[in-house]
Amino acid sequence: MIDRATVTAVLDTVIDPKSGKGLVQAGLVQGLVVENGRAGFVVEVPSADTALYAPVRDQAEAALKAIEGMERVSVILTAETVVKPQRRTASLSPQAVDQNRPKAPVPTDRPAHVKRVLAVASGKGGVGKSTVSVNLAVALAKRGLSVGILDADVYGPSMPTMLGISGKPAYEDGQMVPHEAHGLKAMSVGLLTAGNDAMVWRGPMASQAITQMLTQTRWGTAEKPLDVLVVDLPPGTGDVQLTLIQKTPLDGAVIVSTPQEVALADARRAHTLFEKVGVPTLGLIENMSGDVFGRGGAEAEAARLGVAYLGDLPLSASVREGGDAGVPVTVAVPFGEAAERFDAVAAAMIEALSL
Ligand SMILES: Nc1ncnc2c1ncn2[C@@H]1O[C@H](COP(=O)(O)OP(=O)(O)OP(=O)(O)O)[C@@H](O)[C@H]1O
Repeated sequence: MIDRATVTAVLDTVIDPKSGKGLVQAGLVQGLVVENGRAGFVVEVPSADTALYAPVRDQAEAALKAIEGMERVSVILTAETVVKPQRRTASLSPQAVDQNRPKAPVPTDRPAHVKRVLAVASGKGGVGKSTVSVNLAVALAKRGLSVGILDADVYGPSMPTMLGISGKPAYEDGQMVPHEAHGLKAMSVGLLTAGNDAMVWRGPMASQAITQMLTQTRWGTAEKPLDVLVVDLPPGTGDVQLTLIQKTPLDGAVIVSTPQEVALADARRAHTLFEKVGVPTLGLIENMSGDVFGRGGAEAEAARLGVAYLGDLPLSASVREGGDAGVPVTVAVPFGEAAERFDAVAAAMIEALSL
């Protein structure tokens, strides 16, 4: 087993050309993940310095690969185009906090005229994250909020199908105009790419596309701001997700899991990822609860993690059919059981996000 201490010690043998310190000491190692013979982190530098740091990234990668038992290494070099929100800077390691980075009280990459940004995440694919995102967004809209939904799932953008939208977004005054469906303003990575292009995206490219959709879409106006933007993240807890959540100004996250133990272990990892970047996990939702996978696993897990349990959504044909037909179940069966469950989650989110 390779532990974190070994990895950070090795990274400190690689010298930051600017400060002359080791990379960890210099606070350049962000979001370090060490697990099962794999290690990855992000080095974020001012755009002007990317050429200077490209060889440093290569050195760091080579040094980590030389550790016995290391199977996969991923070091992502990103250009810092915006100043991070202060709360996230404060959640970094003491070394990172020590350095003289410029800090601003208001992050400049926050989408304009959007009050809150809520992420929906899962540690594992196929657990119903997109289904939950869409129906939660509808439930929030039914409670009178103006709601947007951003499909950031670069691996398999499903929002166009689930909401029944298609076609590239229009541009007006240099901004993308979101599609409107079922009372939601919607934007999907699937609308910006042709066919399966989205599948081959890598971290930095994906995060650039997401940042663009976040900040260059006309979600709201000064007169009519958007109350909440629901962001459907790509499933998993790898580099792509890490880069995205570091770049996206999130006010909170909801984690979706099935009752299976394996999915729950992944949910735990997702929670840890959000903890690392200082984004509060507002709750855990159990999806596809019922006979096949059992029931109640997520509730126990939420208690273990110390996060709110937001309830379960049973495995049901109407939920699946709604998704396939482009009419979410909360719209198709407005007073059904699923709609009721989502309404309860919406109420909890309104409270947690002080909306
Ligand atoms: N409670 C449910 N009952 C029945 N079917 C469901 C339920 N939740 C999701 N599904 C179905 O399961 C499939 C996967 O759901 P969805 O696309 O929402 O998952 P995901 O976690 O977003 O997947 P991905 O890994 O692609 O991001 C879809 O066909 C969806 O309709």
